[in-house]
Amino acid sequence: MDRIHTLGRHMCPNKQLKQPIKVTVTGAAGNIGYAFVFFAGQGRLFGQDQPIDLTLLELPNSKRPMMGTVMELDDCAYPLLANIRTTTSIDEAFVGCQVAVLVGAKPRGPGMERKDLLSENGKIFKAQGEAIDRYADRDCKVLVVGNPANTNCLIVQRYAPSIPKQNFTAMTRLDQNRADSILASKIGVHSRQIRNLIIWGNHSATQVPDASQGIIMNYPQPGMVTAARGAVSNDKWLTTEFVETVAKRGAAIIQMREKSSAASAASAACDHIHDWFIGTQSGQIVSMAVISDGSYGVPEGLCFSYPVTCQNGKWQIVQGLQWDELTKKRIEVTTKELIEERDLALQSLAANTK
Ligand SMILES: NC(=O)c1ccc[n+]([C@@H]2O[C@H](COP(=O)([O-])OP(=O)(O)OC[C@H]3O[C@@H](n4cnc5c(N)ncnc54)[C@H](O)[C@@H]3O)[C@@H](O)[C@H]2O)c1
Ligand SMILES: O=C(O)C[C@H](O)C(=O)O
Repeated sequence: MDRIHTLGRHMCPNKQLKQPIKVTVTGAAGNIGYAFVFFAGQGRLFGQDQPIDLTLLELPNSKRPMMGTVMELDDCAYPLLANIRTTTSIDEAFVGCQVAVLVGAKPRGPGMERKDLLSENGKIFKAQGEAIDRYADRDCKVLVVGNPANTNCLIVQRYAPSIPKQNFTAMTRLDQNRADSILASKIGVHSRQIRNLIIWGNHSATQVPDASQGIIMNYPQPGMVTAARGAVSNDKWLTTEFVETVAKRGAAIIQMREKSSAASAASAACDHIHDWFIGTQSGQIVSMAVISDGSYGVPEGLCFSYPVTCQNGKWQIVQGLQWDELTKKRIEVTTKELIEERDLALQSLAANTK
């Protein structure tokens, strides 16, 4: 461990604070990691009464920017940030870890698909799965952000067999938030008024944004709730342009920024963890990629984005939703892609260990 920085609980102004939750962030000096740690320090993960201990993991050649990030975190003096540790050792990074946020990986550049990162990033997630299996808290909860996120999550889970399967998730919350914002601007409302848009399948161009369950709160007047389909009143747009714009938003951002999305990804990671731990509101559905139990005919063991509700730190897949023919076809495509990614990843990991 390179550094332990202890602010000390006595320095926290709120005497009612609980024991800190141990959060490990990989790729902490990267674009997403850099935004995420400040959001985490501000209490976006578990609320304003829950301190955290942060452990930051980076590659040795990014140690200096990681230390610089810690200097800035120190200077923020966040009351909820009890301890900060930094390391470049994967073995140290996950000791006692209760929440692992796996960001550290290579991002795609212009013209690449996320699955082009499969073989390089697969090795990272295998090693992290093994380290989580060995060193983390037995109920460690994992969020995979690094791409291809679903398949990397499947790899981590496979290499951490002693941790419950339900504890491994990948992020499609960014896609959900994008869907909310695109629909909100179409209708002329705030994204926070949009609920229950669903992302099915892979965090890739084959993902299936689905507005069939969507509702608009306080629309057209305060106190009223309107179905998204009724509010848009243009099914063609909802099943074509809307779906494509959401699915290609990541690529569109890369075109503009010449780098992949960062702050919005970090913010979505906070939303994901927050809802998982604190719970969704009554009637609220969010999207999370989880290890499939076979629900909706998806092969067991794939990491597939489903509509879920969360309570008491556990997610539950919303069952019994119906798909129209077009959605059904799209879901077949995204499922097929996930099967191909899984097979490719497992083959390439097996070849590497020979
Ligand atoms: N799921 C999503 O919605 C979503 C959204 C945006 C980006 N991403 C993905 O997140 C990943 C990170 O993106 P970024 O923009 O922060 O990239 P970045 O290149 O800015 O940062 C990645 C950081 O990870 C570090 N790193 C690499 N391998 C590591 C390892 N084995 N252990 C620890 N640290 C390691 C690097 O040193 C770097 O600092 C990419 O794969 C990107 O495609 C996912
Ligand atoms: O698109 C990418 O490669 C980065 C990220 O997955 C995103 O959706 O913004």
